[in-house]
Amino acid sequence: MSEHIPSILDRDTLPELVPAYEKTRRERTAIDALAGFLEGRLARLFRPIYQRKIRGLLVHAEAIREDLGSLGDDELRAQTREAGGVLRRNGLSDKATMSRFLALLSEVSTRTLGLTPHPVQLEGVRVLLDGKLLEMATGEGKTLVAGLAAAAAALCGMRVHVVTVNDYLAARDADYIKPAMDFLRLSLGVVVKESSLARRIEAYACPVCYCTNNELAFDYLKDSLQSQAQGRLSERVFSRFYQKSARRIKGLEFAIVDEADSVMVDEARTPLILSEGIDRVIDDEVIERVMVYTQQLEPGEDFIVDHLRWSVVLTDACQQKTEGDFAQVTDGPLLLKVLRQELIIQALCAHYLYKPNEHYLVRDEKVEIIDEYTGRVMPDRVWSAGLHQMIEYKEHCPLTEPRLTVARITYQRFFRRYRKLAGMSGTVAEVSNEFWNVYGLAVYKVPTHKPCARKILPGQVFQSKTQKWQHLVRRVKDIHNSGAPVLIGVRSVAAIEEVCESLSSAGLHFETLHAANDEHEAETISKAGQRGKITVATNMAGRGTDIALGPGVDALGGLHVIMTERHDSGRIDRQLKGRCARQGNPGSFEIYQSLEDPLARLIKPRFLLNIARFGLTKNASRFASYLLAKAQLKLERQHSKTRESLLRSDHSEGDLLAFSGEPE
Ligand SMILES: Nc1ncnc2c1ncn2[C@@H]1O[C@H](COP(=O)(O)OP(=O)(O)OP(=O)(O)O)[C@@H](O)[C@H]1O
Repeated sequence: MSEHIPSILDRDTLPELVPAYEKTRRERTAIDALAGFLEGRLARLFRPIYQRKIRGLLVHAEAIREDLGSLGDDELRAQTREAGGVLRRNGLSDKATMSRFLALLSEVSTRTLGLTPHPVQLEGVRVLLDGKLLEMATGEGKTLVAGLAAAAAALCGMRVHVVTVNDYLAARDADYIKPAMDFLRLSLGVVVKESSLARRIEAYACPVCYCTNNELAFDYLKDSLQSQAQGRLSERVFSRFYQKSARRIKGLEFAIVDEADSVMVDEARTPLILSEGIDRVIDDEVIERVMVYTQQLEPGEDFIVDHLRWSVVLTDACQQKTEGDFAQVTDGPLLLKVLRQELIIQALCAHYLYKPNEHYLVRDEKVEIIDEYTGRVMPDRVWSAGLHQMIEYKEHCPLTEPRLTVARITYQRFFRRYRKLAGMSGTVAEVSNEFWNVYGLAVYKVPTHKPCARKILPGQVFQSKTQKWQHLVRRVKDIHNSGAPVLIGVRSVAAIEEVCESLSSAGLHFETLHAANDEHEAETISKAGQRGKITVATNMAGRGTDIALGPGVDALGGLHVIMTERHDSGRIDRQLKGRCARQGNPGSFEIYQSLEDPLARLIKPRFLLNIARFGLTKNASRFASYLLAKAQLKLERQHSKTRESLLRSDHSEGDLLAFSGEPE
């Protein structure tokens, strides 16, 4: 069984191809938006009352904590477990027990991890236990908050899944909190890609399990598929075929989603598809024929590449032309007009939209997808509906076999199945409405523990990439000479190569971190904050990575982050910004862009023509920076629409494709 990323051929990512469906979407959007708006207003109205309640609780907790130092370890453990038991019986609104419980947890953290949670962190723990979305600035210690909240919930009798974006973070965060869990005698499970079935079953059965969103949702899909099969087959036949595959997940009780915006918003654009067996319709011959045919089509004349919607639109003339060109076909998918045109669009996407080292890597004659949000390779994930094979054909790799879809779910539907759901992120402001409308999660923002000392330097826009790289090298040289470490954030592996070439030719030494060399990730990150270090990284270094400053770096102004291009989503840019000036440390940030960056494709050509003619003056550069920010906003809105329509189609096709039963 393998896991698929749907291609643009999948109906839900291309709503414009389905006009009737579009109409339903618009009708429902108005009603939903109104309901969501009213609910959201009500939640906002009660926020100050909730805030007062929680802060009062913390004052009590702080007072209690001072007396806990004299408790022996056994006594501390017994009292913490007992307080959890009382809350389980009385509910989380028992104020006196809750204050004591938070104070006890804080003491456990001090003794086992050497970290005394700041008041804002305890506030965060309480907010998570209430099933809300916690907005806490980058670097403020969310890992500790999630760990303590998970321990607290487990002591209150809930089975908790702490969900994070990648295997590295799942394993690292579980390791981080393990001493506290061991102290409280709570078993801790970790599920990563390599985990065997037996390990998964064991880990999910633990009171607290750290896992990635991907593994969790696919395990859930596999369980659901299995329980469907169980429903269809007689007990005897079922046990013969499925005896080795016991159910993995014991129930969806409480999920705490770290980097919630990435998991529940960004990744929600892509439904998860489980596939099995071979799709015999789109065979190698069809792939070859369509790929060769589309090579002779002319951009602009036969088709238009739409970067905003990430699709290709065939012109009327081209549609007529294909009729004639394929008139001789007597069987197969190319016989049917609709399927033929979709395959042609797919092939054009393979040729013109998907780029090596940006969207995928070619390694050992295999095409591996790069996750655009995390910058990581997603091994074993493939695009569906023949797109993967088309890209393999384009890259001269042996063609793999297209698979048939057997089950599908979106993150929106999956996470809503939990009895209780909470999340955390440093960057949720722009998507707070979406969280409320889709997941019913209200956002609660906590202040920073210490004032933020980040310096934002004025950015610059250049006419060409070459100018941008030249300026970058000059700037990096200056900072490097001062001794401060620099982190250069780039968007793709392809861009890393360009930066590296420029830095190398200037005689600068640097480390790189990207999808193709992620095995050294921990080592690279651990050195990135040392004196004189230069690190070039894709957005792999953007989330969850804590870059510790080396000795003496504080006095040099801390870590300096340079972003070399805007991402499609502003939140990802802010994550990169959040690598510097953490926990009250010094640090600075600046951004360099060029009018050859992918986002510039969304700027009106007239402006670009004028710039080409008259050059980029200081004022024009400022205006270009504004236009690039606006283009990013436009893309964000487009992605939000895609997610909205995906959720709707998921509802309408739910009975057919996704599974509604819980694997219990
Ligand atoms: N109460 C505390 N006292 C001292 N140090 C702390 C405390 N809480 C967390 N830290 C430290 O702060 C650093 C940042 O923590 P962490 O990586 O959890 O932040 P984060 O909010 O998850 O950041 P990001 O949003 O970038 O993922 C870590 O080195 C962590 O050990």
